[in-house]
Amino acid sequence: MKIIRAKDYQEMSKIAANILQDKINEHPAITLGLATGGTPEQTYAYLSEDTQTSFEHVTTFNLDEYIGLSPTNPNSYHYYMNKHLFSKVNIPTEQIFLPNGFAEDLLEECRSYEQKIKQHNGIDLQLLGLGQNGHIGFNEPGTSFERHTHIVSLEPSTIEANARFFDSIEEVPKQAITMGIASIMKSKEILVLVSGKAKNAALEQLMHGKIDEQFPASILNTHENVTIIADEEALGNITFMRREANDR
Ligand SMILES: O=P(O)(O)OC[C@H]1O[C@](O)(CO)[C@@H](O)[C@@H]1O
Repeated sequence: MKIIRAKDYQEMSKIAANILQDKINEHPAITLGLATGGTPEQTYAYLSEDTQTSFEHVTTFNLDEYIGLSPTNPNSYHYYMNKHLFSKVNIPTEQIFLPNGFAEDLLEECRSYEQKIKQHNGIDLQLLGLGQNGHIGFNEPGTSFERHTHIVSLEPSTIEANARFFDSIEEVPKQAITMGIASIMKSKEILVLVSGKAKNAALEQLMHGKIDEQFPASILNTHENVTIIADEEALGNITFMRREANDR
C-alpha cells in the first residue's frame, strides 16, 4: 500500500483530483468507481473546476445508495453525485450508474448492478472513503469479504455519523445497497481518501491492524494497487513501518 501524506483536507483533495485527471487523460474511456460522504466533496469540486479534462467517454459506478430514497431526494447519493460532480462535467447520463435504492425488486437490483459492472470489464480506478468503524462503501464490520453488491442494515454508529447530512437522525435510512468487498477488490486500482482526527484510529487500524472482517477496510492490504491519501490530522503519529506478510 502506498501512502501519500497531505498537509490538510484541501491538499488531500487536490492530490486526489490530480490523480483522477491524469488517469482520465491517459485513458479517456476509463471506468471509475465513485464514493460519497463528506470526504470526496472537495475532490469533486476540483474536478468540476477543471475544463481541460473531458468526461465524455468516462463511465462511473457509485459504491452505494440508501434504500427508500428516490434519486431526487436531496439526501440520496444520486442527488449528491449530481450536485457535486455530474451536473458540472460533460459526462453523458447513460454512462452514470448508481444502485437504485428505490427499486421494487432490490435483490434483482443488486444482481443487475453487479452484472453491469462486469459488462463494463470491471472498475479501473475505485475511489474510497473510510468509515470510522472501518467500513468501505456501506460494508459494515462483520460483512463477508466474499460478498458482491448486496443489501445492508446500517450500524447505529454509521447512522449517527451520517445524521449530520439529515434534518434529524430519525430520517437516516436504516438500510442501503452497497457494492460488496469482493466487488471493490476486483477494481484494478484503489484510491482511499482519509481526512481529519476522527479517522485517525481507523487509519491506524487499516495500516497496522490485522486483516479481519470485523474491520472491512483491512482487506485492502491484500490488494496489489492501493494508494491512501491521508492528511496530517488523520495520520497523527501513525508510523509508516512496512507491514510484513506474517503480520496479516
Ligand atoms: O466521508 P465520510 O462522510 O466520513 O464517510 C466515510 C464513508 O462513509 C460513507 O459515507 C458511508 O457511510 C461512505 O460513502 C464514505 O466513503
